[in-house]
Amino acid sequence: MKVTLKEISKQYKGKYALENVTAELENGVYGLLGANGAGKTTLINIFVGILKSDKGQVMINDVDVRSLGIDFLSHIGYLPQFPQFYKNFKVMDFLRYMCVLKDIPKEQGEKRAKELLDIVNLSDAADKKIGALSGGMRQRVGIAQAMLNDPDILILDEPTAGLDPQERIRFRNLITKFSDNRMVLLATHIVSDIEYIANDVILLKEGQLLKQASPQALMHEIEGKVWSVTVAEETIDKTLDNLKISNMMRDQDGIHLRVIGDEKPDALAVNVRPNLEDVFLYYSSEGEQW
Ligand SMILES: Nc1ncnc2c1ncn2[C@@H]1O[C@H](COP(=O)(O)OP(=O)(O)OP(=O)(O)O)[C@@H](O)[C@H]1O
Repeated sequence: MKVTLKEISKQYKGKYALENVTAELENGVYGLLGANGAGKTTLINIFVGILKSDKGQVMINDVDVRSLGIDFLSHIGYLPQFPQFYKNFKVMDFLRYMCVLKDIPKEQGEKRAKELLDIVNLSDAADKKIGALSGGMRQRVGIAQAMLNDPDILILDEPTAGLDPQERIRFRNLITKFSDNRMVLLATHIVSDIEYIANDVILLKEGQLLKQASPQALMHEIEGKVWSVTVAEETIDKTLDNLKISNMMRDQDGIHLRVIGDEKPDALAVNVRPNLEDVFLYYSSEGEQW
């Protein structure tokens, strides 16, 4: 499976939400990373056909999805950023209902729904009303419904919102297992959601594609630009001027800073190995400083 997002543009009130975005996706996990308002949801909505682009094409295996019509949807599993559920539905009944909408044969749907409830750790909640679930449990119902039709392409917009740390780990493992021979596109501004599982990161900034590369390649690109330095409590306000700080930690030796920048921030600063959060900060916050 190959998807090409080709020269996609979308404007709202004369302002670009996406400008000429081109990306190629094959099987594997893709992290769509960007700050709030970068254009992630707009790109996903265009991808799944909820929104029309002003310009550009979405192609599957070099065929424009517009010519595939509704057949295109059978390839897709989709979790929106703010899924709306019928609160009076019981969990299992909701999944049955989604099976009907997705045209999944009854027996097959029943089996798959039960399997997925087990996978997302909700078997015990099958007969609970969705309205009575916690936010994280609801999110897991959303993840399960996106996988019901065993899609070739799974698209998840901020899927870990509301999940606790243990659920996030389960979720990441689930995505890795699921991505064998499939494509997963996962939009997030939470770097740790994708740092260890994405084969490729698509970095959006203010509607433009900034980078598409593996996390390793992105981290490699900013080697020599991430610094560690410890400063005294008294000098911290002065030190923070004009620095981009990715982390601060205080202990008895002073304040340990992780600094992003092309220049060595202090005579005593030493280079440290970049992580994906440093990459995000390096590109997303260029020009913004403490
Ligand atoms: N329906 C709309 N009308 C007007 N402007 C919109 C609309 N939808 C999105 N925008 C604007 O388009 C830009 C991109 O928004 P989008 O929701 O795609 O970003 P995002 O990266 O998904 O952000 P977030 O992480 O906050 O969900 C933003 O400036 C947003 O304000």
